[in-house]
Amino acid sequence: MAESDAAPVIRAAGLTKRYGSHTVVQDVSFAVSAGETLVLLGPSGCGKTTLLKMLNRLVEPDAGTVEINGQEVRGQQPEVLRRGMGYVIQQVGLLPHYSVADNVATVPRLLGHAPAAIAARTNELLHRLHLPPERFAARLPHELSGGQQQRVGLARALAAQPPIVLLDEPFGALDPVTRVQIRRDFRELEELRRTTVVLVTHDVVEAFELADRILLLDAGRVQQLGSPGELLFRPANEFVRRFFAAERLQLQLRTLTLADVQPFLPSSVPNPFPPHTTLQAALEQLTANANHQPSKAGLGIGALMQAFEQTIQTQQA
Ligand SMILES: Nc1ncnc2c1ncn2[C@@H]1O[C@H](COP(=O)(O)OP(=O)(O)OP(=O)(O)O)[C@@H](O)[C@H]1O
Repeated sequence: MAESDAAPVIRAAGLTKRYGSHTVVQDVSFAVSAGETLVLLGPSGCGKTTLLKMLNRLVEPDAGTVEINGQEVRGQQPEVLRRGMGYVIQQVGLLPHYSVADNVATVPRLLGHAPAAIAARTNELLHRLHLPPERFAARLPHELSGGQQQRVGLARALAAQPPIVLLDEPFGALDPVTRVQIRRDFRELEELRRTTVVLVTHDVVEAFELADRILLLDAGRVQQLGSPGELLFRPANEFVRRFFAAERLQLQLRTLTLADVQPFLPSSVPNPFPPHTTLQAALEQLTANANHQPSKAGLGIGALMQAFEQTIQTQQA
């Protein structure tokens, strides 16, 4: 998932878009490596969707370029370009008179894949997104809940195994519990580990959960581009610092791992967690254990929080 030395799959340079006298995206540049997830984050109206749509030519920039695998998109047929990129929009956009299976099969059919292969892939994806085909394949979109529709939208975007997927608030308009579940399913999808993903959200926790790197925008300009930890612990300016202020504690617990706090943990106490475990995950597990079988020995919540505080103090020093 990490950025590599290989040539980027997506390279945007100097992208600018104006509507009348309003510049909604201004001189934005970034690159996304193969298998990386870049999250476009920022307040409502800051230009995230406009930026995303410039990648698949739904919006044409006034200045700047987009290259996919080294080829400028301007020279490519928009329809052909888009078939190579999965795309999920906020409103899901399922075809209302097509069954779930037919919605998922849309792009593979356009690409001329064999019917048996399409059926197998559709079944596999529906299973993996917790929509058992025997119950859901024949349903129409209006016979699904909002969360189920969003899962179908995701399955449709992934059906032809595109190397790039663009997602615009794919979990928007869901209640918080469903949102968390869908996000978990999304993170666990094996194919997404190999896919280059650009995802738009205004939800900071979502961004931190899913991103390898975050591009934080305000009023069409890049405020900072970096890993979640970089934005949180080394904010480039006051806007970045303030943007995360309300959720700071939660984000810190999700970003720091056992390895980060290790120097401040009592060495005499057995620590059951692998080093890459986030503090959030460790605390959840310790809380669950404490409820079921209060233990006397081993790493406790108090020791972990103390190590966390000491780590934060050194980060801020
Ligand atoms: N077709 C258009 N014509 C005129 N103005 C537009 C058009 N599309 C977008 N805008 C304006 O551009 C700005 C950026 O819009 P955009 O949808 O990219 O923001 P966003 O960050 O995705 O917002 P949100 O999080 O609310 O979806 C907004 O002020 C919007 O009103």
